[in-house]
Amino acid sequence: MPEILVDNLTHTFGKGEPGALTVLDKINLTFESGSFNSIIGTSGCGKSTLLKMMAGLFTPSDGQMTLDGEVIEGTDRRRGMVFQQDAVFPWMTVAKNISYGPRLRGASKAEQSEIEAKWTEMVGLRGFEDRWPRELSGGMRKRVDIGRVYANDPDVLLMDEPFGALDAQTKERMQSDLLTTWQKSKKTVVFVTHDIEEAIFLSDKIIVLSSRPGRVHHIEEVSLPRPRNDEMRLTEEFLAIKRRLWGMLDH
Ligand SMILES: Nc1ncnc2c1ncn2[C@@H]1O[C@H](COP(=O)(O)OP(=O)(O)OP(=O)(O)O)[C@@H](O)[C@H]1O
Repeated sequence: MPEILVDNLTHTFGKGEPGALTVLDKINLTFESGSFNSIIGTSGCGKSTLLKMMAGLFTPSDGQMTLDGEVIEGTDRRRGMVFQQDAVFPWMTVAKNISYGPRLRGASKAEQSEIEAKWTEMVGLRGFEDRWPRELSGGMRKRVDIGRVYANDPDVLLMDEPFGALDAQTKERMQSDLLTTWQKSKKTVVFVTHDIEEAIFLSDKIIVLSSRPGRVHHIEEVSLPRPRNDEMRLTEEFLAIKRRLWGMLDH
């Protein structure tokens, strides 16, 4: 299982040009194997930029990131990404969306069926295998998205506000279900969110970035026991962490 190291990373968009913008400054972080990590911070502090660099969508202007000791360069299916807007193909059924990656890599029909069965079940879409995306709710499309990334069997799951567009109730349900799936597979997760409560509920570690340029302001180790349940959101321990983190963000 992989460990991600962010080593003295600085990023300046348009470096050396007029109007250059430094968004991340000397970031050093470790994301341990199989851990669930969140990144929070005010809008524009560079959360998505950091995540996209882990996905290999941008190259840092200084410093580097490594996955299991190898420098991250370009995209790779070992690092799967889920965005806020779902990336479900409207012309494919739920099952075919989920097995898209393996099919592209030449998986046999039997392997595809096995993957479709496993991941529709794991993300809570059993019985919906033959439905079209237009027939699904926003939460269900998100489930397809997550299943499709998992079906590629990545080592690292990078999630950029995946539940940001969902209503509060659906969001809480999706958080619990994501933890159940994660606990069965123990991928390393890096999750970007605006939502402090979401970060506490999900994470082992929360990184608070300060704004402009983004620097590591605080690292919160969340000691709430696992498995987590909704009642924990109301415990003194949970609320104490929430108060502490809330006080750190600029409002
Ligand atoms: N491709 C780009 N070129 C130039 N500037 C960019 C680019 N992408 C992002 N930025 C700028 O970098 C800064 C950080 O953006 P980023 O999306 O990483 O922030 P964020 O913390 O994820 O914000 P939010 O919470 O609002 O999504 C912003 O000022 C943004 O305008």
